[in-house]
Amino acid sequence: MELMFHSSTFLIPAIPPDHRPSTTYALVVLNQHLPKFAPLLWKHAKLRLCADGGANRVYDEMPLLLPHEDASHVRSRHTPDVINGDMDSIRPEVVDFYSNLGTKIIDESHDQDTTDLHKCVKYICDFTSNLDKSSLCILVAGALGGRFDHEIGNINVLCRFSAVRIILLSDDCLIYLLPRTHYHEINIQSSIEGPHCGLIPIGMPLGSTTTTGLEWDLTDTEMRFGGLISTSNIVKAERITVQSDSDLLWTISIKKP
Ligand SMILES: Nc1ncnc2c1ncn2[C@@H]1O[C@H](COP(=O)(O)OP(=O)(O)OP(=O)(O)O)[C@@H](O)[C@H]1O
Ligand SMILES: Cc1ncc(C[n+]2csc(CCO)c2C)c(N)n1
Repeated sequence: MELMFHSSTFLIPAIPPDHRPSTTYALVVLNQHLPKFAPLLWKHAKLRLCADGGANRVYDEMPLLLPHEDASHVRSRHTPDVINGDMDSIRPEVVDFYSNLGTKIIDESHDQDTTDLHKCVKYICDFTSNLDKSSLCILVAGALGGRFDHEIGNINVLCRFSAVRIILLSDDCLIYLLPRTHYHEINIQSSIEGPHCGLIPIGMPLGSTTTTGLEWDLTDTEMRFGGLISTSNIVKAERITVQSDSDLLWTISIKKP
């Protein structure tokens, strides 16, 4: 089985040149308060999308996160490549503003069975060649800490696109899927994340999980909703390893600046 390596270097302001990851980041902004590090994610991303009302957030809140710069300059510097969704939340003046600056507007109001995040992830996958998909990582800003149906819908996108690296982010924590197809090594960026973490079985019971580097490590342990799941765990090492016979969610706290 292959090793899959994970590291939250996208939260580090200046990645040292010799540590520059080969990862290509795409950013999706959802319709929730922008996390404080949104300008940093924007800078790291090669492709930037807003899911419907997420465009209002970039328009309204990006200038608030960069208060020492001229607001209209901040707005025009942070122009999304694409706005995709069912367009029931974006304000008309925001559509006009970004379409005049060249943003591609995709109205998928005919589809009321998939979420705006799903539509954005599908767009990115269709846009990326199979070769590039291996280095693709989709960062999703504003995915957690709001309406519970939206949060679960966002987690479901991790499961529906389990072959794609997708990271859900809020100001407080991040979540991603550890597919059962790989061994996992998680490199902890201790200046910006941890120590609180969790490993959560999603969708199906887990026969066996084994970890290293946690205060409460698992050793061939069975986890299931309604039984044992690992919450309020603590990272104890810079390198965490996880091996499981089923898909797992990994979550870790993000430190306040
Ligand atoms: N409170 C929230 N918590 C978590 N994610 C959210 C929240 N609000 C919106 N989102 C995410 O942002 C995306 C775009 O939000 P938007 O409000 O435009 O969606 P929507 O489809 O109009 O939602 P609804 O009609 O159910 O209110 C959603 O698909 C969802 O992924
Ligand atoms: C069983 C079922 N439950 C809810 C919805 C509603 N829904 C799900 S995604 C979406 C689009 C949101 O932008 C909407 C309206 C549905 N279609 N099917």
